[in-house]
Amino acid sequence: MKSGRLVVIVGPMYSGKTSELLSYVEIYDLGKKKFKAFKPLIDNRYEDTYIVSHNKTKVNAIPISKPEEILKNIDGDEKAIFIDEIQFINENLKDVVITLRKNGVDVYCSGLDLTFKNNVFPTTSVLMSYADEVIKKKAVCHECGEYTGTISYKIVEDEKGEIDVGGFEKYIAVCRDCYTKLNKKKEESKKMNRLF
Ligand SMILES: Nc1ncnc2c1ncn2[C@@H]1O[C@H](COP(=O)(O)OP(=O)(O)OP(=O)(O)O)[C@@H](O)[C@H]1O
Ligand SMILES: Cc1cn([C@H]2C[C@H](O)[C@@H](CO)O2)c(=O)[nH]c1=O
Ligand SMILES: [Zn+2]
Repeated sequence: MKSGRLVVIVGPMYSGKTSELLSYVEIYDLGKKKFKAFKPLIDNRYEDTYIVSHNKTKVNAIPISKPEEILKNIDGDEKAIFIDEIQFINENLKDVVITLRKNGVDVYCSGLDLTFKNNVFPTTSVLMSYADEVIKKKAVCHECGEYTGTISYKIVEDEKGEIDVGGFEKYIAVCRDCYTKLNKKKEESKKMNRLF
């Protein structure tokens, strides 16, 4: 059997990862080829049973909490599988995706490559390594306006850790230089707060 293809779409928030994923959905849809879409249960920003982009295009998606649920929810005759927000799914996703690809299914995944603390999201890293194609998207930097935004910056101060669902109220996308500048400013204001 001919192998499927694994395409992984990565980048910071607002870089158009979901929009790019949905543009591939449209290709299978127009070609009347069967597909299914999945998303992690944790991401409930918009609607539970849809993948929705920031510009509000959407497709029906099955919410999952474990990668194995993908295999349980397919019929076996799908030509493609789409998975959004892969950074929230555990690393066993790799085995599911590789099984699907071996069985001739094209798999399109999208997700964040880096946390706001500049650490990698392990599931995204692993899938990037196994991918046939990696598409790295950029956002417009919220600070300097250049089309060089490669990392997400958290604008609110809390102790919630690196998994924290949210949108414009919590995160912006920035370029490397602005990321360094904003973090330096944050550290300085913390130092000042400790002094007074
Ligand atoms: N700073 C920005 N740079 C680029 N696009 C932005 C920005 N802020 C808002 N947008 C809008 O967001 C759209 C992309 O949304 P999309 O949901 O596809 O991004 P995403 O990378 O999947 O984001 P997220 O990781 O937050 O889910 C763009 O088409 C644009 O209309
Ligand atoms: C940048 C970043 C985003 N997120 C969340 C915010 C959104 O709900 C989702 C990205 O679309 O990921 C995190 O949980 N941690 C992070 O470090
Ligand atoms: Zn910038």
